[in-house]
Amino acid sequence: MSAQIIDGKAFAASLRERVGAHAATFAEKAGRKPGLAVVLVGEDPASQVYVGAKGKATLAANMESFEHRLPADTSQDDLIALVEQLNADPAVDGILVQLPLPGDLDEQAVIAAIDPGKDVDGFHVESAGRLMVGREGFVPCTPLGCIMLLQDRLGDLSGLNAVVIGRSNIVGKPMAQLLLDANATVTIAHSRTKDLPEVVRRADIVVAAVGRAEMVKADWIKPGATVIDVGINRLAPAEGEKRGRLVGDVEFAGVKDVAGAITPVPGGVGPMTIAVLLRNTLVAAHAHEGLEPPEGL
Ligand SMILES: NC(=O)C1=CN([C@@H]2O[C@H](COP(=O)(O)OP(=O)(O)OC[C@H]3O[C@@H](n4cnc5c(N)ncnc54)[C@H](OP(=O)(O)O)[C@@H]3O)[C@@H](O)[C@H]2O)C=CC1
Ligand SMILES: Nc1nc(=O)c2c([nH]1)NC[C@@H]1CN(c3ccc(C(=O)N[C@@H](CCC(=O)O)C(=O)O)cc3)C=[N+]21
Repeated sequence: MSAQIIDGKAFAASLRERVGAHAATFAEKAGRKPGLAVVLVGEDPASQVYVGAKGKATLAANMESFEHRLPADTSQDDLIALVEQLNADPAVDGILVQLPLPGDLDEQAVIAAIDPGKDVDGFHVESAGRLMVGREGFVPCTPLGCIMLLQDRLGDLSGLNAVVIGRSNIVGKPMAQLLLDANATVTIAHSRTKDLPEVVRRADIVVAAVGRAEMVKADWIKPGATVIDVGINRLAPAEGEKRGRLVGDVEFAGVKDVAGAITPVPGGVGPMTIAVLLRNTLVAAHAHEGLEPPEGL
């Protein structure tokens, strides 16, 4: 039996379509478009690709995109001054500072400077705290995208065993909280977990957010399980290749014969992240104008 391939790219395209339609309605009411500011410090090639993709998707969804590209030697004070300028700018509804930051820049301090009402990444401690205690707030884009894919496929997640591999603040921890909120029984595994394959074998839902190419193997997967692969790993180029292939944290070729459903890399979680970022920006814009939040997103 071969797993159903969860088409994150198509799901994301449909979400961006709905966000774009809402954004057009918003512009009629508010007399301006929703605005997303993206700050990129330094010249990391992968980050440049992501920031370019975000800018394009923002414009295509009837939103304003403000890109700020700063040199790698930007000081902490200058970066925070830019964030404060964006906080004060009424045309800016959402602020994303691309991570990781180069050099000695203090990521936590920069995120803390973002107005929580514009924290469309959901990385501010205020957003993290709201998620933890079940109050409304911005949820990090990648885990929110994953839970949308899971609920679309499985419906009610009540009582299902979910194993999240990885405990970062931007993926693993918020992912586990969202699964818990959906009444799954949640295990968080990490680099100190004993007998990870055995832990993963109990899972009806596996979310892999590790950053290790093809680590999760076919014999770790309970037959029929739903596998969400968050990992984005660039392999070294093979003979004759200019760039290495992009692979996830899951050995797709083997796991797809055991799982019930699986997200591919590319074309799975990655596109959802950008679509949810636009969704969060749209929600922020409505709040800033005192409008009711958009429905059906
Ligand atoms: N698709 C998308 O939109 C996005 C994709 N990503 C990708 O997701 C992956 C994870 O990202 P992120 O959460 O930021 O990564 P981090 O490096 O911050 O966290 C990785 C986690 O994996 C755990 N880990 C490392 N090695 C092992 C191991 N051998 N066994 C079990 N657990 C292990 C670490 O454990 P410990 O805490 O013990 O060190 C840590 O909790 C990366 O590939 C990243 O590129 C990230 C964000 C968005
Ligand atoms: N403040 C901040 N917020 C982020 O959300 C954030 C960040 N920093 N830093 C880096 C990570 C990574 N990330 C991805 C977004 C889209 C794809 C994506 O669209 N991937 C495509 C492939 C892209 C390609 O071909 O390179 C796919 O999986 O199909 C991947 C990864 C957001 N991140």
